[in-house]
Amino acid sequence: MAAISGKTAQNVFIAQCCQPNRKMNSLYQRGNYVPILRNTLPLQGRKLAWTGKRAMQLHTLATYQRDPVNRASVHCYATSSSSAVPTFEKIDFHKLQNGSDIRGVSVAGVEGEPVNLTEPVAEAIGAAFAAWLVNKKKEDGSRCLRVSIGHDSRISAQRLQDAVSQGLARAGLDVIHYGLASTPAMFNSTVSQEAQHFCPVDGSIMITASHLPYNRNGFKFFTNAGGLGKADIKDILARAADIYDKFSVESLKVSEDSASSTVKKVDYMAVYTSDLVSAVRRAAGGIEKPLEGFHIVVDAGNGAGGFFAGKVLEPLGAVTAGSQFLEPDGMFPNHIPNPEDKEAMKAITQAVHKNKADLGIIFDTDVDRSAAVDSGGRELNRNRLIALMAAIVLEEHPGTTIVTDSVTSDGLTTFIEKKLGGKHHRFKRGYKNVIDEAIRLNSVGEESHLAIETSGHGALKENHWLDDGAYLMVKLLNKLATARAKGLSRGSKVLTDLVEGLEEPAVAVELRLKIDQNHTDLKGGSFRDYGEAVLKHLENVASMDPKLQKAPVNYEGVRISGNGGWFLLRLSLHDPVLPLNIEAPSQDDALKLGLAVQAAVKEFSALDTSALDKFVQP
Ligand SMILES: O=P(O)(O)OC[C@H]1O[C@H](O)[C@H](O)[C@@H](O)[C@@H]1O
Repeated sequence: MAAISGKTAQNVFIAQCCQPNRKMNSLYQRGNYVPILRNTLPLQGRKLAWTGKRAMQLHTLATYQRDPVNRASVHCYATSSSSAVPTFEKIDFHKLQNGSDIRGVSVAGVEGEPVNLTEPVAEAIGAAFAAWLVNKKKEDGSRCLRVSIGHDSRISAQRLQDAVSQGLARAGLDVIHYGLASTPAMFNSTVSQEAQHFCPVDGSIMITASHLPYNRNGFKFFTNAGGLGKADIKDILARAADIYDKFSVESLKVSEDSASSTVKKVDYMAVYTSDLVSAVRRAAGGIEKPLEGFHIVVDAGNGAGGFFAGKVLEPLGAVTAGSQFLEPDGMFPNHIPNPEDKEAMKAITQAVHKNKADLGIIFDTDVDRSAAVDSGGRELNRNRLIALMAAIVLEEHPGTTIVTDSVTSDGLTTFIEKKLGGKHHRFKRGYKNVIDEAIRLNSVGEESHLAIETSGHGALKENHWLDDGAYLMVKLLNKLATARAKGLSRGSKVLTDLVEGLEEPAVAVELRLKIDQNHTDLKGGSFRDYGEAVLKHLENVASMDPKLQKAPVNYEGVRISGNGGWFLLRLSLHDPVLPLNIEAPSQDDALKLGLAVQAAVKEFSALDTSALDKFVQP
């Protein structure tokens, strides 16, 4: 691991000397919003990582706290696109929760999508996370807690970073900026022992909205125990709402004896990427350039994953010419950075063909999801990626349990259990759900080393259960490198061979049926209750059809086998939607399954079945 370089050390901006954060409890927690940045001038002899303008802005904000009326002008300084939004607009913080993430609209201009993730909201969230973290760590105030912040390529990233930092810093926590970073790198900083890079940090925040459009953004939070869960996010948003309310109604005053904090900037991606490089070298028996002779193209979709070509593959000796969309561009001008997206997969497949590459690698915006394409243009995503990862992990840990999401195929179960000798535990949708389930299984004595979703999220026990798209690709690179080291170099065939025998359906579709939340058929109830009623009814109807069999073990929704295939209708994790997955050996069989669902749900008038109706049309 590279020690902190002189350059990095210089590249640390100290906004204020760290003092104990014992004032924390008496600040936000008590409900008094008291600024704590008394003096934001950089230490002499240090190089400024932020511009003088920013330092000034921090300073201005501290002063500004005395005058709540002027506050908006300070909060809007870093924005070019949300300044039209009234700063203290009423915000429903509850609506910002998206499962175990926070997501909102941060850029104005899209019709019907008002901005609800403004800088003051982000600042309140930063302060709330600080309070949550202090409580979680049971700190007595004898040391400053440290929080790292990174972001993807979104156009609102910088101003949300500045705002959330304000919230943390004013709560007395030290803030470390990583700049453009990946979600897994942020989690990694909570477990890394790189003291010279201020690791391990106590908490970490990634500013991202994954593959969502340019106008959205959000936050993911980590501690060394992993990503925060739904209940934690609910707690943080409740605290944030409280803090935000006080922004506008309380008189704010500067407290000269308030605690202070530091804001630093380090190049943590250098640490994270050198870990990935070391992992491949180790797997290849210590060879410096184990990928020499391989041509691998990367498609980062203009998200944060461009580093993988220059900082991981090239040091390992691979040629990366023909890699595309590596430059961060938050307008995502080429395709959605999403390995589940057909256009995105088409783009990386074309790049593999055009460059006659051995392998193509594609990431989502914040690099917690990935997929690959072999030299023949075969997509290694969804069930195939799971099969491939299962094959690799089961070679290392024979018999282990592979935890997956609920929409995985029957063919995958057969492959894992009959061909690989492992156990397939098909659980629920949601990366956090599958990871938590794998951790739970281990805790009750069932060994599991891999938790992975068809979406391209995946985590390994050997990698701290870190949800890391880049690490999944490292496992594939290890396979290429070891094959080459043994003189078996055959391009990506070593990977393609591993998924040999995976049965695949001729038809695989996902149709998303929306629930109209304002429909009278809901009778004032929630869309979740309504969705549950639809599911219950479908289950009853299916149980009366001798040609349909209910899956013996199922953890979410209704999964039914029939016509040589299966369907699963379930509630979306986040939206008023019932996603319907159908897989079948022929179009005709898929239609029959679709018709069975259509007949069962037709009396639910608040359910928009148009996608299904279209699918089953003769
Ligand atoms: O339930 P859905 O709406 O299909 O969404 C499910 C997906 O939601 C998010 O994107 C999570 O990051 C994924 O892990 C999950 O698979």
